[in-house]
Amino acid sequence: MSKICVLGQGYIGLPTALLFANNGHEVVGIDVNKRVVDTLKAGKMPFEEKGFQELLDGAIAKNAFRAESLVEEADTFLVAVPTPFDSEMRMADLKYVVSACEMIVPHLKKGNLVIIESTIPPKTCDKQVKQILEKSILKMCEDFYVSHCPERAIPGNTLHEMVYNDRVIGGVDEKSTQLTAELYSSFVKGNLHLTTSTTAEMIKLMENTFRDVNIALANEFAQIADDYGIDVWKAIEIANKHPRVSILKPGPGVGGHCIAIDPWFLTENANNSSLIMMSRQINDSMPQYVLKMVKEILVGIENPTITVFGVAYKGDIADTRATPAKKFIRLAEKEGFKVKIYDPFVKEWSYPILELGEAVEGSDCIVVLTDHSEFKEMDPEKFGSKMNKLNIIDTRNIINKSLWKKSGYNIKIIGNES
Ligand SMILES: NC(=O)c1ccc[n+]([C@@H]2O[C@H](COP(=O)([O-])OP(=O)(O)OC[C@H]3O[C@@H](n4cnc5c(N)ncnc54)[C@H](O)[C@@H]3O)[C@@H](O)[C@H]2O)c1
Ligand SMILES: CC(=O)N[C@@H]1[C@@H](OP(=O)(O)OP(=O)(O)OC[C@H]2O[C@@H](n3ccc(=O)[nH]c3=O)[C@H](O)[C@@H]2O)O[C@H](CO)[C@@H](O)[C@@H]1O
Repeated sequence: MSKICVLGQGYIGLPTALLFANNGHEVVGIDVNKRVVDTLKAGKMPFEEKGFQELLDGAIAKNAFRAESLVEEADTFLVAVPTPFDSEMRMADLKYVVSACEMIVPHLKKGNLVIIESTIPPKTCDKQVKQILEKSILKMCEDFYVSHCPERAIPGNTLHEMVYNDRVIGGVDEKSTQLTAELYSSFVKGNLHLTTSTTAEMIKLMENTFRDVNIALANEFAQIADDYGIDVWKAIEIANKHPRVSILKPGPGVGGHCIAIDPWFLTENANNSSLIMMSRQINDSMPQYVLKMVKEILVGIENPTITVFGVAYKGDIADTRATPAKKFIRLAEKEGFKVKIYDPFVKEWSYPILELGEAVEGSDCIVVLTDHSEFKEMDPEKFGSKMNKLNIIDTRNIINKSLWKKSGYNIKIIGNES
């Protein structure tokens, strides 16, 4: 049984800590946010996702997990703190990783392993992490070991993916890689792919950039299809029957904590990254495109009210980080539209979230921004004659069109001008 201190008890650090605790390790979950620590000390999860509470209950029952505010001595330190995007500099903001490493320094001992799970730009382990940890006077690769083990689990299915996904493990030297692989094999059922820390840093960023660039391509196809008056969804469906084609889905833009951010970590120090930057630009411009669709449908209506269906960055979760809905709402308000919001998952946000009936009352157009399952089978008869005008714009192509048509709605789907 080894002792692991996990710094950062958020969406990634906490389930990771609990998986280690449930699989034979003594784990201390460290967070600088007192509310997080107090909630965990009370045996509750600070946020919800499928299976998390049961995992916490199991770890507490085994006496294998406790939450604390201060770092303490351990065999392994695992860093899972935020790595936000510095939009002014267009580069990764590593201040939390730096402060977490600085918090480890006074407790670092010979033989310790430090794992960075946070998403970081290439060379961070080799350079910045080394520089900070060596303030302890110990030497990396001689006295202590460092690796990058990027997290690739998808929000909404985190636990399953943490256990069953393949894992990339990149040490600053072979011993670091081996020690990290041994540790993760205590709960990971996927394959472990062993490499260097810099390659692991690059792999994580390549994966999310791949997705971003391909979503941008789908968004561009949608706009071209609108120009030609064809249905891009049908076209994508048929194109994807080709054995080597797999086009993603258009939408209102890319949100979340990773895909809209990580490509910038790859470009921050690159000489040529024009494709990646162009893709970011295309995805970031989708809220404007949706607003253009709204303006077209509402032409002639004075002081219109619109109802946004869904502000979570994607379906069936409550996460609103970097959601494209925010930019869309700001732009719509600037245009003079009154905006009301309904989201069955998000309870609190920077804008008020209303009950369904209140949100559609007096509205001239519903704009579906998130692919929540509830919207798929929603029957507009549910809110009867509360709407002022019967318009709906679906940026996810998820509504049951025949139901809305039957109720007399004018329907517009992104990438389907017909
Ligand atoms: N959420 C995801 O889906 C996901 C998936 C893959 C990778 N990642 C990456 O994992 C990292 C963590 O992301 P997250 O979503 O878990 O973040 P989060 O914001 O949910 O949680 C981070 C936690 O770290 C705490 N913290 C900040 N500084 C600290 C310090 N010095 N010591 C201890 N705690 C500290 C914060 O209070 C917070 O509770 C990021 O680099 C992110 O890019 C996230
Ligand atoms: C490579 C990869 O898979 N990485 C995943 C990703 O998780 P995520 O939840 O951020 O990813 P998505 O589900 O792709 O959503 C992002 C946004 O893109 C929109 N979208 C999506 C598909 C599409 O066809 N058309 C779209 O418009 C969607 O609505 C949403 O706004 O990053 C995590 C952290 O690094 C990873 O751990 C995790 O493996």
